Amino acid sequence: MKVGVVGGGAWGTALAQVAAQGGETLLWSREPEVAESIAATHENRLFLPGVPLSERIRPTTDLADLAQCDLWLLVTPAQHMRAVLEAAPPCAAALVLCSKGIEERSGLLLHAVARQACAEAEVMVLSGPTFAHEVAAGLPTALTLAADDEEDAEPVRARLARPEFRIYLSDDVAGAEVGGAVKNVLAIACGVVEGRGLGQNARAALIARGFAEMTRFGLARGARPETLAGLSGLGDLVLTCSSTSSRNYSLGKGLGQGRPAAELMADRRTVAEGAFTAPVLRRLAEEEGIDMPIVAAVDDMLAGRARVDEVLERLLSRPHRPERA
Ligand SMILES: NC(=O)c1ccc[n+]([C@@H]2O[C@H](COP(=O)([O-])OP(=O)(O)OC[C@H]3O[C@@H](n4cnc5c(N)ncnc54)[C@H](O)[C@@H]3O)[C@@H](O)[C@H]2O)c1
Ligand SMILES: O=P(O)(O)OC[C@H](O)CO
Repeated sequence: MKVGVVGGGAWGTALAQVAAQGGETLLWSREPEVAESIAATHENRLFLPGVPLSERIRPTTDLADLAQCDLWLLVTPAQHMRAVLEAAPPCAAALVLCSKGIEERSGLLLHAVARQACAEAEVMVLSGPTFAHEVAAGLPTALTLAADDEEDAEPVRARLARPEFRIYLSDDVAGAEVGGAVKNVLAIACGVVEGRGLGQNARAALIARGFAEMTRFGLARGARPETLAGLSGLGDLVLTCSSTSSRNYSLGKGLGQGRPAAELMADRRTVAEGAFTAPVLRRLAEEEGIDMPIVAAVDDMLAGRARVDEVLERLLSRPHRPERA
């Protein structure tokens, strides 16, 4: 199976590094300087500096080159995935979505976007607690690969898995996707807690009550509870809510320190998906009557509609109710 990675950011580059252990791997990047840097020095100086890359990674900026590949790993930011697929040659038989988010204008999870753009392809989701720099360094990592039919996913698992890159199969595609999309928003909230100095108890409470929000939204999308409690849900939530290695957590930390969202967003070249998922997730939750107060609080802080202390007071003065609700 020849692998083509679509997106030369940190995660696409780390995945290309994994795939290259099994044979030549194409890496499409939007930025010519990424392809030039990899071709000249075997390093992605823009998005994954300091990591020596395999000589089996073949960089390109021409989407047409993907026609040579039978397995595509899609790693563009969520809001750009549809446009990239529409500009690409006819889709490979197997598409693996590795991005995390919800398309803002349609409100669709990415597997639904991919199925609209590539009606003939088998669409799978690869997700879990995976900081790119750790994967690229060969540190142990476990993640979920979900396909409607697990048998279709097995050859993909066999092609990508390594002892230190451990892939568990699932047939819960929506469940595997919801966790990654929602945890990015919750990580912003946890970053705010650190930035504002609210303490470790508050962070743990946000993780647990955030997981309740993720579960409510996931169940409404047909996700299974055990998927949400697994690597792609709770596992990724814990990772991303724990460290400034997360771009979403760092963004939240800046908000907690009182910096305006617009200034924080203008400063970055890398993507903090939670900032784009928060408004659409809040909209969907409100339309469907799903209670997601932490997500609404993050959305209000990002949009500049409420200050940190205002959302804190709002969350702490909510009516008391049973934990299970
Ligand atoms: N970095 C990680 O550790 C990690 C891990 C798992 C999943 N992800 C997910 O992978 C996806 C990509 O993140 P990343 O970390 O590789 O990116 P990145 O933040 O390192 O780089 C930004 C990427 O966005 C691309 N981009 C910007 N504007 C674009 C446009 N108009 N069209 C197409 N592409 C555009 C850039 O080319 C670059 O590849 C995100 O959904 C992210 O949540 C990231
Ligand atoms: O840096 P973040 O916040 O985009 O998180 C990266 C990965 O999604 C962690 O699994």
